[in-house]
This record gives sequence, structure tokens and C-alpha cells, in this order.
Amino acid sequence: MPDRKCSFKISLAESEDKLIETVSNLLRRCSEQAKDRKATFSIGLSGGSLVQLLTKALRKSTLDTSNWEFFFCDERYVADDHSDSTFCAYRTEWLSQLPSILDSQFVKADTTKLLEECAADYEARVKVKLGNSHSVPQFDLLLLGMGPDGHTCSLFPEQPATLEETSRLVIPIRNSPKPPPERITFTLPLINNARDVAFVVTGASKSDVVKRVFVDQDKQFPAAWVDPTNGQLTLIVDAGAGSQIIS
Ligand SMILES: O=C1O[C@H](COP(=O)(O)O)[C@@H](O)[C@H](O)[C@H]1O
Repeated sequence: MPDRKCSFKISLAESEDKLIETVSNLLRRCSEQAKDRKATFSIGLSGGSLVQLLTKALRKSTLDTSNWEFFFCDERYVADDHSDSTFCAYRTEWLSQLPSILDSQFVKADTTKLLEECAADYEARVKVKLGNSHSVPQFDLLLLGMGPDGHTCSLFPEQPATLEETSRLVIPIRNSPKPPPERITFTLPLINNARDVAFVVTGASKSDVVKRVFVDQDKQFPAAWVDPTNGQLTLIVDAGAGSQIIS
């Protein structure tokens, strides 16, 4: 098996309840560690299936989220109230289910700007919020999903040049193979500078790609490029997604 720079842990959950508990425990550990360092806990969110799972994990936990700041690892380039918007998905869920989380805790992209500007502006917002002491800001935690094609954030296998980005931390995406076609996404320098990065992947249809990404580390899949330089990588899977990695 190829080497990783980071420490890597797999959590296989036998039921949805166990998976949600595992995500809650991760949130507790990372937010408590952040408390020792600074006033806020910075967490980058992904969309898709993670929205429901994270909502359940936060509801189950008794965590005080008042000092948490929620960013978006990728965002679809649509209006804030569009059904494809990841911000809209979280806001809609959390308004009713987690009303203590305020709109002001979301650091979201301004999708009224032109796509290029939207990406550059979001990078600037991340830098301002997380401080400029490091040339690449450091998130406390990034929660990532992975598609059946091995994409993560909006880094797709059909667009390998996006994996070579070394200077920009947030880039525009055009012609995304998965709709909607226009998006913005964190790039590898920002992702791999996080303290903790966790993939949450569910469903038997992803079992093959889970093995190819996390066991074989097959670099044709963008998710296989996630390897936090000084951080912890965690894979949280259910029995379906993890069925080919159980030894
Ligand atoms: O389009 C996206 O897909 C991925 C994976 O979504 P899932 O529903 O298969 O979990 C998601 O992580 C990303 O944020 C989103 O923009």
C-alpha cells in the first residue's frame, strides 16, 4: 500500500445510529481541541448526503455550537435560495432542527458575483476569518463527502488540472460532470492544510471506490489526493460503503 503523510484512521459503523454517534464524537474531539487554541471552531462543510447526517449528529450531541463557524468546502454557483445550493440545504434543515445556530455563523460564498470573482472573494473571506498568520489558513475540521466517481468537494476525475493547483485556495469550476455545471471549490493546498479531515461515506454503491481510494490510494480519483500534511485523516463509513475494506 502506498504511504501517506498523515495519520489515517477508519471507523466502520454497523448502523446509521452508530455512524451518527461517530460523527458526534469527532465533532466533540475537534471542537474541544480547538478550544485550547482559539475562540472559534472552524469547520468546512460539504453538501450532498452529508447534510442530513451532520444534522442528525448535531441534534444527537449536546455540543455548544455557539462559537462554531461554518464554511463550505465547495458550493454550487446558484442563488442562495436555489434548491441546488449547499448553503440553502443546511440553512433549511437547521432553521427548523437546530435553531440555535445563527445565520451569522455561516461564512458563505457570494454567488451574485461573477464565477471567477466569487471564488477569489471566498478565498479572501476564508483568509480574513481564519487569520493571515499562515500563508495557507488552517481549518480545525473539514467534513468531506465522496461521490461514486471518487470526486470530493468539486474536484472531479474528469478535470485533473484542478488537482495541480498550487496557488489559489478556492477555484471556479465550469462544466462539472455532476450538475449544476458551475461551482466553486477548495483546492488541495487548503484541504491538506487542515488539522482534521474526515470523509463520511455511506452506501454499498460506493464500496468499490472506497477501496480504490482509501486502500489502493489510486490517484485517478481526486479523493485519493487528500492527505493532510500535518493533520489527521479519518474515514467514517457504514457497513455498505465499507464492505470491501473489512479484512
Ligand atoms: O456534488 C457534490 O457531491 C459530493 C458527494 O455527495 P454525496 O451525496 O454522494 O455524498 C459532495 O461531497 C459535494 O459537497 C457536493 O457538491
